[in-house]
Amino acid sequence: SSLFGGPSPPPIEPAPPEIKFDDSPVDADASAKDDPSHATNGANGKAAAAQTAMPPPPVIQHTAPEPDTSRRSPDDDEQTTPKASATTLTTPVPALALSTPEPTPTVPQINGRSPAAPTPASTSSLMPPPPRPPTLRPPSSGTTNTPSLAPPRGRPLPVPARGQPGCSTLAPPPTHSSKPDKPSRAVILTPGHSPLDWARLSGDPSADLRGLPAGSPYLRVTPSMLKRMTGRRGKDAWTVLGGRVYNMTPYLPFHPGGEPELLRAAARDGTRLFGEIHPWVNYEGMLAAFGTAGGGGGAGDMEAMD
Ligand code: HEM
Repeated sequence: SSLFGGPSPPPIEPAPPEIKFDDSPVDADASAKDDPSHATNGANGKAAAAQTAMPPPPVIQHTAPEPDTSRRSPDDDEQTTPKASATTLTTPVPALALSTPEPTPTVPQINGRSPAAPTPASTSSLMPPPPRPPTLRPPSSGTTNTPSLAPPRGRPLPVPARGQPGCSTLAPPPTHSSKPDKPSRAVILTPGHSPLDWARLSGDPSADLRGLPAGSPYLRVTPSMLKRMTGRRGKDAWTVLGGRVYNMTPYLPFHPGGEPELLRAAARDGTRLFGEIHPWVNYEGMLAAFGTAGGGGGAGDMEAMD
């Protein structure tokens, strides 16, 4: 009762007017019987639908019922509605149907029932805002309400035994923790020649660091050729590491041990020297990009015989 106010009972009545329209459909039924093809024309189709369901013709209801409700609401007479409706349909249909939204001030009952949306005042009075849900409270005081985030109170969760001696997973094994205790022989590299700079340079595929014409294949290096590549007097510095010849010349300013140290292995097999000082250094990875054509970064394979 609070929603519809005093005139609430009338809205229930408008349903009977639908039954009234059934009388008019009877005429439509006759026309529909005349027209066997109901699906071809829209109007005929509507008439056919009215045939199948005599009491509630849907299409006719839209046009007619609104005027009926306008009249019915003031009358509020249920018993008279069924028979008198046929006459009421014809007269009021055009005028009242078009003006249904406008007469809202004159006839409040109609407005409240069918087009309740257009009048905000009526809606506000009918539909008060819902109460704010209590669950939206800030979680500051809700510590008791959020037990899932807190650790369980009873038993402590099983924790891996990290605090025990010898079980630390963060520290590396003692055998791999540091380099051998030897005095550093590293030199101060000139700007732009850091290991990172070398990695950037050697990673550039456009750089041909072999000192050979671009696209040239690997060389078969003889011992006599190797001996001439001392890195002095304008010659390149070649060395042999693991049976392969590498042109160390581009790497000279990048060598952390210094150029003189690196040149100790020039023009000869440097495998033993290299292994004595830094066996952990991956020379293949560092020198592989010396050149593009043929790859490998070296001058070529070492020829066993001259
Ligand atoms: C072309 C091959 C070589 C490459 C790619 C190379 C690369 C390196 C690298 C990366 C380091 C730094 C290592 C580190 O800090 O842990 C280094 C240091 C060093 N290299 Fe080489 N090296 C080469 C050949 C040689 C040769 C043949 C010698 C000796 C004759 C040598 C002597 C040294 C020395 C003395 C250090 C300084 C070690 C230190 O930090 O105390 N290197 N080299």
